[in-house]
Amino acid sequence: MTSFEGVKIFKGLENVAIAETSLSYINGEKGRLVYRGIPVEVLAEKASFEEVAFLLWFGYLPNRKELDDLIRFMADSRDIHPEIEDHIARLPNKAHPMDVLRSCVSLFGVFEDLQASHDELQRAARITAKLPTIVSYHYRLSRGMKPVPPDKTLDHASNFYYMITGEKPDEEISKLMNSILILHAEQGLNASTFTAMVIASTLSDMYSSITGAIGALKGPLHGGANEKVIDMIEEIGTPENVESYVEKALKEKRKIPGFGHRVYKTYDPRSKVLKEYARKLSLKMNDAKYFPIAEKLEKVVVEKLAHKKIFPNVDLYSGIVYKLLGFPKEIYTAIFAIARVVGWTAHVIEYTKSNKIIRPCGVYVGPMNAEYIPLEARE
Ligand SMILES: CC(=O)SCCNC(=O)CCNC(=O)[C@H](O)C(C)(C)COP(=O)(O)OP(=O)(O)OC[C@H]1O[C@@H](n2cnc3c(N)ncnc32)[C@H](O)[C@@H]1OP(=O)(O)O
Ligand SMILES: O=C([O-])CC(=O)C(=O)O
Repeated sequence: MTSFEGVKIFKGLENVAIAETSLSYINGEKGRLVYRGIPVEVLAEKASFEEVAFLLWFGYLPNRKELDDLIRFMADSRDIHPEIEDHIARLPNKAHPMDVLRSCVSLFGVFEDLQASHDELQRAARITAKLPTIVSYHYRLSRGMKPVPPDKTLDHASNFYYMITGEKPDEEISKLMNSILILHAEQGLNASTFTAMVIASTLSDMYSSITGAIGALKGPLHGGANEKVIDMIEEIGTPENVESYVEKALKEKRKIPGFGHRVYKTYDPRSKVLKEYARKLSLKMNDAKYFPIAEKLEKVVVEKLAHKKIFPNVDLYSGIVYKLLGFPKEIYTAIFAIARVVGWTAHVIEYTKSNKIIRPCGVYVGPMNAEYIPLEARE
């Protein structure tokens, strides 16, 4: 922290609280994450994605009827406007799924009459319901495959798997898909959630907030790191190369994707759960490449950087899970968005209930009393 003319500068807003929230609690020293009081590991093991979405949006666990109503509402909301479908078909095949998602959520806002419904919770559920449809339609169309329309008999996570692969998941995969989305659904005022809140704080609309949040999540320092981890593992090639790769990266002062976190100063609790999913899937799929490299990376990086409190984050093992489930690398960050949209929308709704426009300040360090030189006189 530095200060100038009595104004303190908190670079990157580190340790600055801007609001109270009852959505999630993170203890960065102990590696704890709870959603509305319930540990994320418990939710990942026992709950469905829709149950967790309800918990985050409404503040309590739903009863059977409330859950069934949400499941039905989301299943009925998965279709996208035909003009948006046409738009997706016209986008370049090589467009990044996060760019496609960002553009399409923005378009939703064009098609919805924002004045017609003031129910922000319904709007949140509708946006959440549609994100998998956009990602899967673009993925399949861009590879010359027919889109798979949503199946109302499947839950949200299983339906996403089905729309990407064209195959209905068995019980084990369906459970895994739910758990992965739950683990990514919420994490306090991270960069993308904060982006959504900044936009919402001007009393703009939810589509604008989510469009901005998707743009923020895309960056490699945030959600984009899960794709970078797979690039890195492929570049490393074998566990024997890990040590030299890490040494070179540190010498060149490069950040190693999948490690480090603004809040967690120990193991991210989600990385421990995802590591076990990756381990089990590697055995099931008979894959001896990705998991051993990631595990060796974890060992070497922790040995070298634990003194700086650098440990695995949520992105180290998630990409391996997606890879082994058969998902193409380009959609890994979009899968993060499909889950995190619940946290984004829940924070927007919570914050705007007692809204104050978010407007920090910068400390001016440029020249004072500079002369205006006429254009013709400039060199
Ligand atoms: C879903 C998520 O967003 S989780 C994060 C996903 N992002 C990544 O995995 C990208 C790699 N990680 C990083 O870039 C960072 O750790 C961030 C962006 C996540 C957190 O950044 P900050 O809290 O600002 O920490 P900052 O970048 O200042 O790092 C502090 C120190 O640790 C080092 N460090 C942090 N992360 C790493 C890393 N992944 N590899 C090597 N060194 C690292 C920094 O070089 C710095 O060292 P120094 O004090 O000697 O200069
Ligand atoms: O909390 C953060 O800064 C990053 C994030 O979104 C996460 O770890 O899920």
